[in-house]
Amino acid sequence: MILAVDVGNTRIKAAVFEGNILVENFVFVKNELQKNIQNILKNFQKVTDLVVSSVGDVEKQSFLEFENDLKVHFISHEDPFPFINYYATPKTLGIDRMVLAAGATLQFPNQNRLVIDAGTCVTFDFIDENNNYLGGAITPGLRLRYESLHNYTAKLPLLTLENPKDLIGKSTSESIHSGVVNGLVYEIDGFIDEYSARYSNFIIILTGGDTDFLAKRLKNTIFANSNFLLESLSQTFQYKIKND
Ligand SMILES: Nc1ncnc2c1ncn2[C@@H]1O[C@H](COP(=O)(O)OP(=O)(O)O)[C@@H](O)[C@H]1O
Ligand SMILES: CC(C)(COP(=O)(O)O)[C@@H](O)C(=O)NCCC(=O)O
Ligand SMILES: [K+]
Repeated sequence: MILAVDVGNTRIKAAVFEGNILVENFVFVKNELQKNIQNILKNFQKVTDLVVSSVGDVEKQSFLEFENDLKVHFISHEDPFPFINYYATPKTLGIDRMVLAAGATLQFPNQNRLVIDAGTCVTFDFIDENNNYLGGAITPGLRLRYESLHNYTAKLPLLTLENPKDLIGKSTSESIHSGVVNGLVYEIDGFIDEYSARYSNFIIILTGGDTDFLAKRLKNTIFANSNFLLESLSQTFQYKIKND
């Protein structure tokens, strides 16, 4: 069994895998990392490997503490990946985006793939049918949009995610909800439309903390799976073992 851990900029997501099957998953905050991992390992004593992908600021040492009990692996740019990386700055490409691209390449062979990860940031990653990773886009995520409106103005309140009543906001809060939610939805649909103009056929995978909220609001058909990064992490690790 492996324990896959994805450290994002907002939260830590983890899942126990038996082969390719996700047995159980967990979400927690950074300062509860060790306690949560300890608990998971107590409940799943057959875990032999801890596989970490991190873009957040968690110390490696927090994971290395578990080295006496199991093998600890940090997925890095030096690992083998199942695509050719055409990013101009491959060393600065987020390891989460590389893992997502690996998962998309392995799970959906021989087709163009667009992965959208709606987390702290919303990232777009495109891998063509010949397994060329071409790049994508980075834009603020839903919560970040609400927070930036509040943090960088004098008058705007900090609101939490809510379904906009209408396109036309009739108050400050309705305007913010319409701007943030409708804005991101139109943005994602707009990106998908532009990709469609360039590529006739591609699968779209939506993942991240805002998957469920966004999935039902997009006009385009997407494959929504909030565990896609963790599943991809487990597959990236298996690919690494086979190809290292
Ligand atoms: N309990 C929660 N705490 C924080 N964000 C949440 C929570 N539930 C849903 N979200 C949404 O998840 C998004 C962050 O997604 P997540 O996948 O956790 O990010 P990251 O991978 O960057 O850590 C936020 O935009 C927020 O709207
Ligand atoms: C863009 C990101 C901040 C997204 O992080 P997340 O929203 O998943 O927490 C992360 O992938 C990252 O730090 N990327 C480095 C820059 C790049 O990918 O080019
Ligand atoms: K993201």
